Amino acid sequence: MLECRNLTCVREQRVLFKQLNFVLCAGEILYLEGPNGVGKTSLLRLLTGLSSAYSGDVYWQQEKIVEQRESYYQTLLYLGHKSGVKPELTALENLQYFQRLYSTQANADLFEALLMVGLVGYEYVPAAQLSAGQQRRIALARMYITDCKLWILDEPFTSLDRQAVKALEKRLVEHAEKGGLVVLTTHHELSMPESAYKRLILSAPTEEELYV
Ligand SMILES: Nc1ncnc2c1ncn2[C@@H]1O[C@H](COP(=O)(O)OP(=O)(O)OP(=O)(O)O)[C@@H](O)[C@H]1O
Repeated sequence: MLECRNLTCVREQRVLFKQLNFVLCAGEILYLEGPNGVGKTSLLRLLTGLSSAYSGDVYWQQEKIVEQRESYYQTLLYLGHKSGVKPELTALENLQYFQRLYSTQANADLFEALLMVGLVGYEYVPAAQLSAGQQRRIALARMYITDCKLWILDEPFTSLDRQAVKALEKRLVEHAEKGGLVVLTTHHELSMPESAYKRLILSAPTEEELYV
């Protein structure tokens, strides 16, 4: 279970959001919505522990993430704006690199993962020579080999064509059906049934809430 308790985020003395609370249980997808600059990426970074809240805490399995960083990171797959793909490595080498650094399925089949994201024929091509969408697909192939329970995804659909978006949505639902948790932000309207996810809409603070 992932939980935010009274989370307040301040950047450059401006409040982005105040006293935010939510709970996400096993098997749930949270779709974080809001206009540009409202604080979606900032919230995701708080959930990953990459940045700190002004006040409030993030809990994983009832314990503050700051008090269990090592085990939390073993359970977390984070895909940020920058996909973390190494341009000098091939598609396959990128997955091998990921496999060495992070928690992956014991029988992970890297070729199968590349097949699932439509990169057959590009296994041995350096990422630098691939298109933006293909590089994004390398990053997304991690979702087919990871055994992390919690996925935090910042704009995962960026640069993807319609078919890849559909496949990715299907993957998110499969993960949730197996008891995984997903938090994602996107400006793309999800096509999965509304019953498949929860929405959290971030809105700009009022005039009185703007400063701490
Ligand atoms: N490290 C930082 N230092 C100063 N300001 C920051 C920092 N990170 C974010 N901000 C500011 O916080 C606000 C929210 O940024 P954030 O990236 O969280 O928005 P967002 O909702 O994800 O936007 P978008 O939809 O455009 O991706 C912006 O005004 C941004 O300039």
